[in-house]
Amino acid sequence: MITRASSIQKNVVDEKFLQMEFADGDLAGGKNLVYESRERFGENVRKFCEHFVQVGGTVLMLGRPQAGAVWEVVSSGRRANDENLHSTFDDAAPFNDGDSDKQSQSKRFHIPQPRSLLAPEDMASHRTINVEADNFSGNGGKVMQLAPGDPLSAHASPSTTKSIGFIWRSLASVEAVLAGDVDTCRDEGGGDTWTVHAIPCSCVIDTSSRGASRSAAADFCCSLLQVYPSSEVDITMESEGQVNGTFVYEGASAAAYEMREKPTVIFVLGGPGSGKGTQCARIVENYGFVHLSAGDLLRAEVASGSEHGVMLQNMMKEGKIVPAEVTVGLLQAAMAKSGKNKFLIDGFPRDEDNRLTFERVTGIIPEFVLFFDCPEDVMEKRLLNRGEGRVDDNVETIRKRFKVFSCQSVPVVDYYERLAKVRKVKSTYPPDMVFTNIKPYFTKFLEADVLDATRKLVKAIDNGDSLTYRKFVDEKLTAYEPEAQGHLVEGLPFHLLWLDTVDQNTQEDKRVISRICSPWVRLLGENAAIVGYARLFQAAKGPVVSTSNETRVWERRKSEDGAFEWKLVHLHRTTAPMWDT
Ligand SMILES: Nc1ncnc2c1ncn2[C@@H]1O[C@H](COP(=O)(O)OP(=O)(O)OP(=O)(O)O)[C@@H](O)[C@H]1O
Ligand SMILES: Nc1ccn([C@H]2C[C@H](O)[C@@H](COP(=O)(O)O)O2)c(=O)n1
Repeated sequence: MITRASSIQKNVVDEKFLQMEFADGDLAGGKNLVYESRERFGENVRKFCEHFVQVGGTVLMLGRPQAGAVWEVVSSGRRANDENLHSTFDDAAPFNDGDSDKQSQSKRFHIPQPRSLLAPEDMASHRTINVEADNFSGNGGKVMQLAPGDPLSAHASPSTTKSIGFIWRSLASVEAVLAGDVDTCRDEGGGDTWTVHAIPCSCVIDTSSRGASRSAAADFCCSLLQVYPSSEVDITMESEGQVNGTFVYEGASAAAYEMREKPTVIFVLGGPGSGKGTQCARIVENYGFVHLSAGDLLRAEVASGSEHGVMLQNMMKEGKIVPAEVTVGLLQAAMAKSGKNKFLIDGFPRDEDNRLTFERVTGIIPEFVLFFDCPEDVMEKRLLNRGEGRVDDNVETIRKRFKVFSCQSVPVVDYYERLAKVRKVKSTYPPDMVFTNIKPYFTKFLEADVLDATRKLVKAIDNGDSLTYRKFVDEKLTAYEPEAQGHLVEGLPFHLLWLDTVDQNTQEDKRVISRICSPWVRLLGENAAIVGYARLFQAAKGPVVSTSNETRVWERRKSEDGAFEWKLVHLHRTTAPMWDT
């Protein structure tokens, strides 16, 4: 059943939403809800949790307690050892160390039936969460038992890293269990103490706000959604209203993954003429970022004859920083208009007010700040030679701009320095050399892109979507996969047959989704990469889960429109999915 959360708008969980969606006891009986949020929020979520529990739901919050919220822990969990791991599954434990038949058991097991995880009677007695103490400092190595009403902050250190450690490990445990990987499970579980698939929560709230913690949490949610059959997971939602209500059905993991797609922002700072715009153009070309120059946006605003135009023009002529609300408004509009999610914001934040306003309005924290270090005499010469006819490229204004930069912008750089977010590059060298020095900071985006391409490709395969599949795959793809019985397969027809077959069989019992587990990426220079992972197949028929290891070799090329794209050139797959047995 899919519950429509249509009233979810900006800052979702308002009174109206609670009344409309849940007053009818819709959620009684252990419906699952995954709630991810990037934003700080307080009262609304507290109310929501209370309500959710009243109607019989259970909630697991991911992330750290945020200021202003009373974090009532209404989560569920229980420790798992081999014994209850075994009982979690219908008839085949995913692994059993002493079992000679371990191999075959690890390859195929039934999806746990939700009721064996979440019996109604369990709900009442298990509204506590067991968290390995070493993820929260100061608990003397004991497992914490948090009861409903306990403020998490009373027990946990407010360190995101620590609490997120729990999520990371949980995620890895889920994957390890599903993949039948005993060793990883042991490692990730910190011995064989606990594992997450025994958490019978019906609601996951992720309050982690950014970066690795956020993607870890999103992955965690994906994993939970994979573990729980779709009928048990009704809604995912997200607090900012950008994603709004997302309905979770068999594509649960995809939905959770989508939610992770939040803008990545890199601030580009440096004195006037340090070469920000010049380097941004290269970064855009190579790494697919959208370049937003605060100065360009302001100049365009002036040129458009807007009501603030004269004021903006006068301030810029004086080298002054314009009111933050104006600049942030322009940036926000440009980000939304682009429809993209990776931005280089150039010449911003110019002062503390810029920084604070941006954070408050967008809730976005930059991935890092790229800072160009250049002496004033070099910058001055460059600006005087720029020849773009800017009103502020004259000696008098340039010097004022230098002053504003050192008095107002440098403190912002210092602020980010304290957060270890500044990536400093000397920009006195020729442009190509400066760019060479920038590249290492962007390697991780190449890795993310190729992984993203892999996920999209796998999704296309699951959906029998041959159009998307072809977009990602080279016509001369070579492959070793079990279906080819040890022969090297060349070209697409062999693979397209499987896609077409899936396409024709979209009846319920043929549905298959797969998830990439424990992926790794190895870049071979800038234009080639190997991606490896365990692929977890979940077939509705059965229901059955099986796994396979895949290695995909990708090449990065320029497409016709000049943008770089990743193309799959080789594939190796170990075992074929086994839902027919
Ligand atoms: N590494 C470099 N070596 C020599 N000249 C450069 C270098 N980088 C940029 N320039 C030149 O210096 C001038 C200023 O560069 P650019 O516009 O990129 O600076 P900016 O930091 O964006 O300036 P502003 O803050 O005023 O917008 C341009 O004419 C550009 O061609
Ligand atoms: N965050 C910003 C960015 C720019 N401005 C104004 C003041 C600058 O002197 C002018 C030109 O910017 P540049 O193209 O050199 O980045 O635009 C601002 O007030 N606030």
